[in-house]
Amino acid sequence: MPLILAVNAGSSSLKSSIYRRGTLELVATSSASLKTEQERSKVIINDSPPTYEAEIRDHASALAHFLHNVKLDDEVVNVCHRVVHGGDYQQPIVITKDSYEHIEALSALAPLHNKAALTVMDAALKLLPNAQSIAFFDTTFHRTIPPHISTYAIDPTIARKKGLKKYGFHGLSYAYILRQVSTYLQKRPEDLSLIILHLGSGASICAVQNGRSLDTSMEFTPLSGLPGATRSGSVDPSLIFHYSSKVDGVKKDDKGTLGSGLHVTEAEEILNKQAGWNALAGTKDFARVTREAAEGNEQCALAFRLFVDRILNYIGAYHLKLHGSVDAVVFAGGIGENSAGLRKTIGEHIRCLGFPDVDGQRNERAGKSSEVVIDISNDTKRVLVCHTDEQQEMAKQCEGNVEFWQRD
Ligand SMILES: Nc1ncnc2c1ncn2[C@@H]1O[C@H](COP(=O)(O)OP(=O)(O)O)[C@@H](O)[C@H]1O
Ligand SMILES: CC(=O)OP(=O)(O)O
Ligand SMILES: [Mg+2]
Repeated sequence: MPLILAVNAGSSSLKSSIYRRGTLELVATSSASLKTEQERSKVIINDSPPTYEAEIRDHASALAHFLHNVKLDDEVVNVCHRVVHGGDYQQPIVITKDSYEHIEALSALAPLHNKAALTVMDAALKLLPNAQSIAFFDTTFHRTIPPHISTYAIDPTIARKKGLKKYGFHGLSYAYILRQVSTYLQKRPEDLSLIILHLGSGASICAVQNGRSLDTSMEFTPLSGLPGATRSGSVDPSLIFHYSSKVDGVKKDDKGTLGSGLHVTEAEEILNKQAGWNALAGTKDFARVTREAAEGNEQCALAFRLFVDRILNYIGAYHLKLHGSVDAVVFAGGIGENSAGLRKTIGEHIRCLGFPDVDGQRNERAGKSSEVVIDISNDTKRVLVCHTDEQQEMAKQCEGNVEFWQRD
């Protein structure tokens, strides 16, 4: 039976899974968390042997490492690539010279992601020359966001020309979670309204109304909304100018160059790569932020509380936009699935919206559970944890689309 390889280039990891086409049986899977240059990457392949460390420099070498270990190259017929920014692509698309160049042109709008995905595509084209590569976009799920939510209050002609609007990200994860929660609650997706928190190195929240994305916290690029490992999240737009000119006390000139000769695009880079937990607490690892916050580290406590505060901004707003009719708040992503402490804190805050108490024991056990969806509450308005799987979502969409079977 032919195999489907699905690759997810996240900002801090490369997750790769191989499925058997027809049954979608998982044949092999790997999660490589990509660390800084000094640290070695942690790799898990098939959970056994358990986590080990390997010399992996980047996303492309993580894929090469996985393929070298599993030795299934000859059987792979489709390679599904998660691409974070798909611009106005409404569907997954086979990688051709044209679509590759289009994704490349969108790189500036997802600086931590699209380029990495392209290097993984290059590696896949080289290592698996006979397989067909297909791009699946984070943005596609959010095409249902209505214009009054996706539009910025700026000149409409310029906005249209430059594509300045809310696109939304983490869409493959939201699509997977919606499907799983629908099965778990035995309700059709079109009858479900959810507030989903995808909290990882990049973090976002989505309001799902009747099975469709109504609003989400990441906007034009994955920089906006919640803070992340190295991302500031939303800031006052004027902060960029004041940040740079305050640094050295020099006023910005009229060429778009800021204070110390810092160009606006460099300021964007700083907010993407030198902000977030790493700037506040000196670590990109939210597990460490949580642990050290509990041990009394003030900067970590600040980062933790700040994250909770920003999350509450969105839950409150989305609860209102969904008219209080919310079947469940769902936690997912590396932090959402593993941080019982964060879930407990958020759980305490949302009780005033009619959500039940988070069950202490079920909450503690949820991260290690082999179930895909776990109820950590006890009521009709639920609090759930979902082990999200963007690779499986891509494989499922690939499986359901005969257009992608042409190379058999
Ligand atoms: N037990 C834990 N508590 C809090 N955060 C955790 C825990 N385990 C993993 N994480 C965090 O999950 C994040 C990675 O999430 P993930 O969704 O895999 O990332 P990516 O954005 O690369 O897809 C890291 O910041 C990591 O610290
Ligand atoms: C969109 C985004 O931030 O993705 P990730 O969390 O995988 O880095
Ligand atoms: Mg991710």
